[in-house]
Amino acid sequence: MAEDFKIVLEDVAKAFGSNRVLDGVNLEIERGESMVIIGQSGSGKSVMLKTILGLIKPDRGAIRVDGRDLTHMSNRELEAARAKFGMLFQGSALFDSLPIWRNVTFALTQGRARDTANMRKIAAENLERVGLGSSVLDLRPSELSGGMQKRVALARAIAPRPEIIFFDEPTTGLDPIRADVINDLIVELVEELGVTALTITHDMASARKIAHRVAMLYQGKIVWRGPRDRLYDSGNPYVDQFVQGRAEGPIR
Ligand SMILES: Nc1ncnc2c1ncn2[C@@H]1O[C@H](COP(=O)(O)OP(=O)(O)OP(=O)(O)O)[C@@H](O)[C@H]1O
Repeated sequence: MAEDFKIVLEDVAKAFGSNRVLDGVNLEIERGESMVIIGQSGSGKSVMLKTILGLIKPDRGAIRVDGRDLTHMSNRELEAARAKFGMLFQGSALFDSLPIWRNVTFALTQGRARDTANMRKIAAENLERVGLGSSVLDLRPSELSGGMQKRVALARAIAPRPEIIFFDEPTTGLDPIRADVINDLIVELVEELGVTALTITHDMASARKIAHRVAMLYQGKIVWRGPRDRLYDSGNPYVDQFVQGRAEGPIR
């Protein structure tokens, strides 16, 4: 039943000129599920994410969140639906002119300075959840390491308590140990906050750790989906070639 799913993509297509990037994508993500999308560079993972966020309008198909089709919503309805989404951007995208506590509470204050004492408290609580102490509250992002910046970005993504979080290459640019800290945090957040997570990654170690299920996008379609423990035993030649990083195979 469609009601059991948090997000459903049904025959979603998007072309840019003659470039048919999404060509009938079908995907269902369950409530509380962590789904990881893999695929080659340029295969349309970001475009898919942007269609769900309502930033790109698909040429056809339906995108249902909690059973409601985003592609037929007014701007106002879309705004309300977007309030369910949190996003961890590639490269963290923190505001360097603002102290950490204001970065973390940005979505709650819309960038305005208000209710300072309460916002600092909320920032401290969310930073604690990602393993950072309140000593960082008044620092600027540039004073933190890349791994710490990622954690701040995570704290910012969860501060409004979104129902769905999108992670765009969450471990890119981190060493394997720092990457694993972020993986652990994502697993913890999905479990403890009960969020539905959709992650794009090229990092197979990360996919194996954070995903309940993995889906592969190839030539505009989802060509395989399965539980993470089948990733290296999928029986699918596209997935095999991709996860083993082989130059030879059906993927050109
Ligand atoms: N706004 C746009 N206008 C025209 N073409 C676009 C636009 N956005 C994306 N594309 C094209 O869509 C294709 C898919 O791009 P996309 O960024 O989704 O790939 P990706 O799978 O996320 O790649 P990567 O793993 O490298 O981030 C590319 O050919 C890209 O040039």
